[in-house]
Amino acid sequence: TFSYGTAGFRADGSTMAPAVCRAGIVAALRSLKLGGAAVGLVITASHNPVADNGVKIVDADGGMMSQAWEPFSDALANAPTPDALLQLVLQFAKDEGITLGGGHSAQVLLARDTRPTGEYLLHVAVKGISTIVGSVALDMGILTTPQLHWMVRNKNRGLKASEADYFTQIAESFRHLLELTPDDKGIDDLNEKLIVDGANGIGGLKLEQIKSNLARLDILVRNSGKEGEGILNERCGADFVQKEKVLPLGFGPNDVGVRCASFDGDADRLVYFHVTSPSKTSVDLVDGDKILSLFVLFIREQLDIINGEDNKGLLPTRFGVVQTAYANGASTEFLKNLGLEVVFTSTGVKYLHKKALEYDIGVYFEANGHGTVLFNDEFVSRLESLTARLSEAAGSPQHQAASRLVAASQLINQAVGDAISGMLLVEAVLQHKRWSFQNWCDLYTDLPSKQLKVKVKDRTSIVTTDAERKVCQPSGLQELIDKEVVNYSHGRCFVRPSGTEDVVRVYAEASTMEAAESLAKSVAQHVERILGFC
Ligand SMILES: CC(=O)N[C@H]1[C@@H](OP(=O)(O)O)O[C@H](CO)[C@@H](O)[C@@H]1O
Ligand SMILES: [Mg+2]
Repeated sequence: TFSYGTAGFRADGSTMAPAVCRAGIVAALRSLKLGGAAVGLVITASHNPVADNGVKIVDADGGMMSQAWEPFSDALANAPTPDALLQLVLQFAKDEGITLGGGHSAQVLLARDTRPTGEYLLHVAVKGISTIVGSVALDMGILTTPQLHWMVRNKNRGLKASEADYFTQIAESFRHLLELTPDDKGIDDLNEKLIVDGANGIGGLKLEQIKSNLARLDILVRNSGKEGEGILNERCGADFVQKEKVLPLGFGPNDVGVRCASFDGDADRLVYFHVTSPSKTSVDLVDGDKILSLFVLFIREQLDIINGEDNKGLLPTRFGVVQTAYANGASTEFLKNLGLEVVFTSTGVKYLHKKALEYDIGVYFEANGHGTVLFNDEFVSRLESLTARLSEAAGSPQHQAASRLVAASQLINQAVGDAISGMLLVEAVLQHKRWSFQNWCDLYTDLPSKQLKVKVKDRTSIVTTDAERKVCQPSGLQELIDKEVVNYSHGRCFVRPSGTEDVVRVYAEASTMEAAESLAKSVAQHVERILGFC
């Protein structure tokens, strides 16, 4: 049974064809529903093993497909016979007021990552799309997931939308941000060297293409995705580094002291790390929460310059931060101590992104490194006209701060989290602040945390509430978790069914690693006992 889950359908690549074909049908119908606007379809299984594959649909605004269409997508993917499938399509088209074979023609942009099953599945998706009369499928090639999201968004806004345009936009806005680095902070003494773990996926290949155009950065790509360098996501990549907190393959004692970044297989996640000592494989990790915190400090600084600390100046701004229950408790405390509005959503970018859109500037990140900074359209108009007004006083602190925000809004992907453009914003902010990796790391100390996966008979029997921080079913489980948590200093623990794997995830946090592990283990045992281990 396929379920659209946290980020589309995923399974062993060799079993994905039916779901991919049907996702093609959904994508074409979605485009028709939106008056023929371009929608996207990406073939990827992100950080999952190379044998897996998946498919997800990008909505016309460049974000995730409307959640309202997920039940139909599930039903279609699981339709048992061709006739049942046809009936579902006809009924759904009728319910949604979609005219088949009439007025508009559907337009679907496709892309895939580097997985071996990708090319075949892309053809299958095209077949699905072409079942809807008059639809057009445009293969954009092998891309990072965020590149395709960016293209769909730009195309529907009548903006330049090719891959070359994407590269030009991020390289130029990055250069512009660096030019706006305050002079009074002296000449650049930040280490220009950056080593990037490309997870043997598409992100490394794209970075190789663009790196020579990136000012003031000396980038070395490892696990680059080139033939023979290694296996996609195997002991490398952002998910591996963030979860295991050890060096990815290809990194070692010679890298001590160098700033390192890691992408996941489709380059929509980003984490940073440092090799701690020549004799150890452990890393100092900067995860999504700390990337978020760095961005927040940078944006706050610019807003304070423009508005004064009471936010009553030239550009009153609703500034918000969105996290999930997986955010380290120390990061949330840090952000709240800055006086920021921090809100929580369920796991999955589709929830975080939607919430972040409610602000003038909304920053969201999952701890695993997926996130971005969203600048609301109306706010960008106000910001641009302010920048134009202030240009008579070009070079004034306020003009510079406003220009930095404009450049940041052009650099960081407005459609979805993007490892490449996110990394460039990190690099620009570190330059701006003249911060070493260590300064960044020392912002706050993460509480030790542990994640476990529990295989159970039916993970969907767990129902959660309060942004997944509390279990409401099966009854009694939350009380057992609460009883465990009170035994631990700084203890926090929650469980939820994964939306991408057939497991229940257990997350625990406490003041020591041993305590976090013990809390996670005790709660995992309760889950196994109540739900039935399998
Ligand atoms: C704990 C964790 O990292 N969960 C990930 C994972 O979702 P699950 O629903 O937990 O399987 O994959 C999602 C898609 O990549 C990502 O958005 C999410 O953060
Ligand atoms: Mg990914």
